[in-house]
Amino acid sequence: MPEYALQAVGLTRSYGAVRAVDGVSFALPKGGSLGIVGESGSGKTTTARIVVGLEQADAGEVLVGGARRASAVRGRARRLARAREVQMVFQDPLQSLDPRTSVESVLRETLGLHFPGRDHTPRVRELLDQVGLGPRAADARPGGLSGGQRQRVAIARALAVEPAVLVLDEAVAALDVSVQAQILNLLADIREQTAVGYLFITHDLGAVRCVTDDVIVMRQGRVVEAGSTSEVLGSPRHPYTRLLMDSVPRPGWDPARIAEARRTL
Ligand SMILES: Nc1ncnc2c1ncn2[C@@H]1O[C@H](COP(=O)(O)OP(=O)(O)OP(=O)(O)O)[C@@H](O)[C@H]1O
Repeated sequence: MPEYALQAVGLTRSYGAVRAVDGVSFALPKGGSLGIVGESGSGKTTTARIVVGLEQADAGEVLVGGARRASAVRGRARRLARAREVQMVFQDPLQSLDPRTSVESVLRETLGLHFPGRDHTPRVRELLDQVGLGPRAADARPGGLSGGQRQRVAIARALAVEPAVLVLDEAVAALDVSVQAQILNLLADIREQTAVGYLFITHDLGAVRCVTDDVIVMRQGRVVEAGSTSEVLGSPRHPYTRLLMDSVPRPGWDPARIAEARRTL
């Protein structure tokens, strides 16, 4: 029996008549990396938000390390313990980082909250090092950093709490292609060094190829295909997966043919 960091079982969530997430199940092995791909509106973000606890499912459950993840908890200690289960990194870290707080203070604040009474200096250094930020970045404010550097800070802050799972929602989508590659390499390195597991949400099949072992493909709230990333992207079975792959622009690409395929799907 493989040990799972995270399991989703039959997650369902509707907004009015829209079934944003419709019976979604998946399992992320400890230290594994699972991609969720699909077009805009397929339910990826809603699934992520349910896993993190920012959204409540109408049905289904989320398990972390085999134990049911409570939808809401009372008390500071339990809230912090719950936060250590799953951390999230968003597309735009500027929205989650206080522009006036230095990088070092951001990390110290998080460490102080989760691990009070310790000397956090070595851990701050270690985290900066882990995300490839030199000691000079410690004094910088998020507003003075590049997009890639800010995303490194957001990753460091998430790692500071030593979560079982990092949920990365379009975490490289806003970055230039070369910076995307750096962050994807960084994520691969971090996974090798730590036991953290990734739930990697993206519309970008190239990114999924770089950082995931397994992938699920979502369409209209449902999982239409699931398997190892190399299998699913190497020989996609579902017409929708093939369509996603064909939709990636490349030489000889014909948008009219894609539009026609989409109509008949
Ligand atoms: N808070 C909300 N209120 C109403 N409808 C919502 C809400 N959140 C999501 N939806 C709807 O649920 C569906 C799935 O949205 P979701 O954001 O999960 O998809 P997505 O695959 O993450 O897309 P994107 O990449 O554009 O964020 C969409 O039809 C969306 O309009």
